[in-house]
Amino acid sequence: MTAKKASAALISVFHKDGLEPIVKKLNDLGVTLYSTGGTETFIHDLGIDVVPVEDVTSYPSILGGRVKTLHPKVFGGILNRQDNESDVAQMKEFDIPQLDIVIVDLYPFEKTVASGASEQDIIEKIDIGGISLIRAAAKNFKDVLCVSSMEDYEDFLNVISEGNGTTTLEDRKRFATKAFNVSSHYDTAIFNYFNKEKEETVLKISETKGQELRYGENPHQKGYFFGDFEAMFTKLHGKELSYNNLLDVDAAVNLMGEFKNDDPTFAILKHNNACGLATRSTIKQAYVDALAGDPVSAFGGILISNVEIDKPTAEEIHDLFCEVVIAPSYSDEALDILKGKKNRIILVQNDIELPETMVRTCLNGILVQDKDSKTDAKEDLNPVTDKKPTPQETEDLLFASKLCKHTKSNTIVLAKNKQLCASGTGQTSRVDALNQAIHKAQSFNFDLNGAVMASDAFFPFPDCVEIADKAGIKSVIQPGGSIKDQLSIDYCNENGMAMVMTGTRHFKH
Ligand SMILES: NC(=O)c1ncn([C@@H]2O[C@H](COP(=O)(O)O)[C@@H](O)[C@H]2O)c1NC=O
Repeated sequence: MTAKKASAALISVFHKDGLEPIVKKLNDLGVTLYSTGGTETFIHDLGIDVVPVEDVTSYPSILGGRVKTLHPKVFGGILNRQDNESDVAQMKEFDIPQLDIVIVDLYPFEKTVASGASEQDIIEKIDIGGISLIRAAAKNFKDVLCVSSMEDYEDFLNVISEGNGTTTLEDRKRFATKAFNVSSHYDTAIFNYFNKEKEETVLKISETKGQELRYGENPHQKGYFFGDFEAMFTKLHGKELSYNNLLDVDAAVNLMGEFKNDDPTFAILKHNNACGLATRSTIKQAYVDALAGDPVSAFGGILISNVEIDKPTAEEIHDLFCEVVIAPSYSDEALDILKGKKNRIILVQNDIELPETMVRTCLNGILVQDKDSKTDAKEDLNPVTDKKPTPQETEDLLFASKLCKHTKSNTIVLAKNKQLCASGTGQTSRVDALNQAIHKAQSFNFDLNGAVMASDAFFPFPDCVEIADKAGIKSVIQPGGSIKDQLSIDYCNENGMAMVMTGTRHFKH
């Protein structure tokens, strides 16, 4: 028989909110309630009969609550197999009460860590009894229903109400699955707290919020996102985000993070790379000049601003077909305009920290690395040529370098007056990247005279500076570090070019 009428429940929860309707329902259904300290007081104060767990164990809660439910009579009541004769006999022999429902809400370990509590407080928030109750009840799902978190109170209330006190095997197994999700996530959090210094070279990731996407990178691939999108963004409008949208949003947010404290800056991205970027005194002008970088690629792009989007900017954007718009805020009029296209996704980016590590699959495993958090600044620039960049060129070099860091390697970025002229992206040779950038800039009528060039990695030969020179580019930023650096420096000196080295490579594969 798979459906079971519940006759007794053990309730031991940290968060009491939301518990009242459950307790009342179980009481109405004639279920005997057993409970621990604070939970027992809570139930008692509701005027509902409850048996203290101490009456079962004949022990008080000891060691400051470290041991209260950890007792054979409690675990026997949960783990016994009701269809096993020997178990049934032992239940009688040792006078163990049958427990059909176990409701636990664990000590809030993760919240305690996040609050910056002391190590001692954190250790005390490692739940032992509760996690054991959860594991035991979930293991014995054939006979017991386990509610393992306050987040499942409502689901449980529906189940028990609809079944009029009876639970089905299907429900019990479903709740057991939730329970092992809770227990494994809890243990992962504890392990990661202990392994802060990475003494153990192992990787434990536990994401409890997941979402199936319409499909993966292409319609024939399945796709999922595991993470807390709502914590990062408030979605104001538009269709569901796709796998590719999410990757583009990630690229956009990481790029714009470089310009967080700068003048109004607008970026347009396609396939994870920027095809337009400009910093201006108004966000409208920044958008217009970003779009000028490549109005063709901008079609269907991802748009991101580092300041509020106002009405004049929204009016400009509205003419463009774009997938996603991201900004810290929107004026009411701007929002009304942008909402004029049904599918356009409009996101408000919340001001939260992003993870400092990056994770991706590799071969039959996973690669993890620190994010490239180094932003080249004025003090990092080492002028290596006779000619030094002008102050305007220096600004442009730093602007181009920020973008270089967020563009697929090999890349060359050409910029002028804090506007992206063009970049070569994801090329197998640096020369190809430069030629692509020059060709593209010229096709959109950019005058490269006085433009600057940024390279994500060193020049192994002087060919790039020579090609750049012939296109009118007079200032270069690159990490340096090639054994043939001097050849590029010599070329610059002989041709009146300025070059600075940063010492930091910014590959992005
Ligand atoms: N020590 C034990 O035997 C034990 N049994 C249950 N707990 C936890 O105690 C909390 C409830 O305690 P109270 O009912 O006293 O407020 C729950 O979060 C539950 O997970 C325990 N506490 C920690 O391990």
